Amino acid sequence: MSKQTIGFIGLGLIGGSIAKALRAKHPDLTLIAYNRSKDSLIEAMADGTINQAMDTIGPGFSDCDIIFLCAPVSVNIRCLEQLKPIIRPDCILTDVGSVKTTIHEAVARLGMTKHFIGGHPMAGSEKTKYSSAKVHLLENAYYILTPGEGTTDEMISEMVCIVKDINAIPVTLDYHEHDRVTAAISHLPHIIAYTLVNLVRESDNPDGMMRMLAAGGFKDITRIASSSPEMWQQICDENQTQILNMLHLYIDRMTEVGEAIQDNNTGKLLDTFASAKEYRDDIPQSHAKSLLPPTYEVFVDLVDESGAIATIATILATNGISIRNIGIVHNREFQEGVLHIEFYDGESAEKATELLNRFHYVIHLRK
Ligand SMILES: NC(=O)C1=CN([C@@H]2O[C@H](COP(=O)(O)OP(=O)(O)OC[C@H]3O[C@@H](n4cnc5c(N)ncnc54)[C@H](O)[C@@H]3O)[C@@H](O)[C@H]2O)C=CC1
Ligand SMILES: O=C(O)C(=O)Cc1ccc(O)cc1
Repeated sequence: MSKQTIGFIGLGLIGGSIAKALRAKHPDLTLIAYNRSKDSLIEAMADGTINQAMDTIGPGFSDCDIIFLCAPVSVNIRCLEQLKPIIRPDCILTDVGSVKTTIHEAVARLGMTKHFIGGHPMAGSEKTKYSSAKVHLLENAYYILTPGEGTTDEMISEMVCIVKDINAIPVTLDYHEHDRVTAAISHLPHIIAYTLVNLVRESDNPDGMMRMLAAGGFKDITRIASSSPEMWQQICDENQTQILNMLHLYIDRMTEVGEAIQDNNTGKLLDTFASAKEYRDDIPQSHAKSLLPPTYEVFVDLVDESGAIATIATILATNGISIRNIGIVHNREFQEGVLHIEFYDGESAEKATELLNRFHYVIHLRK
């Protein structure tokens, strides 16, 4: 990477994770940050992720080669005005916000297009703050880049390089199309999750029976209702048109399903559920699989006794091998069900295979 000093405005889950990943890849970079709450800055100084904490968005940022805007989307837009008089003529400004059109429009209004390239990592979680940031959070995730009217090829190359450095997968997209796509696959699902949780909250009996019995399906589709209200309020504000389009289409679909249930329309219901199932079953578990070298995973036959998973986890942990993900899988490939263990890198996967072989576990290699 040709850039040496990188600034962050907003050092929470996403800003913190990018900073951690860059620090891990390039120990010599100078990373500086400003954040509304000081806790994040104190933590990031203490763990060595950033070199300097800023009190304001001021002249401290004028040495930056790149500045990442990593606050909630409307805040990112407001920061542009403060940055305009202080940034270097060749500074690249980029953001990680979930909405792209309004920030591109603000950049154009302020005459800053030669500085700006939009960005949006398509990964994260319902967690917030620097304390939840992880060096591997964006690994193998698509990272959308939205070049604007003034974005040069050099700026795109620089950002592609940075995205690859944090082990994410760069994809470029027109910013209007970005907002239409994310309204459907991210913004509407969050609104559905929030409103569904509220519906259950309001419908529950005084003993909280719904809350107590809420099981896998409900939890699967409402995990994201634990996301930051401030962040999602701003996303709705900034992507109003596209979200409303998708929301109205969705309300139409819900009305149709309601009518099919009312009319005992078996055919319509079966078609609705079957077409959704077919599309959903076809979405790869990890998008990255088709584009990247294989993920670092091992499949192990599980002995049918209590504590079997804990035993394997302990063997790996005591040998200093970190597990990224662990769980039993049942699919056509492994009819009987096996333990799937995912690691952060190839070296860990190899070490784990060797170790588990030594303990006489049967390891399956994926064909
Ligand atoms: N949470 C997620 O999974 C993803 C979020 N994003 C985008 O990333 C951005 C940041 O989100 P997260 O890191 O998840 O949220 P977060 O809440 O963890 O971090 C946001 C940070 O911005 C700081 N902040 C808020 N207002 C500020 C202000 N006025 N000045 C300076 N700092 C301020 C907060 O103190 C916090 O540290 C948002 O624009 C969001 O749309 C993008 C991809 C995934
Ligand atoms: O937690 C999840 O599953 C998410 O969907 C995280 C997320 C939130 C906002 C984004 O713009 C992108 C990803």
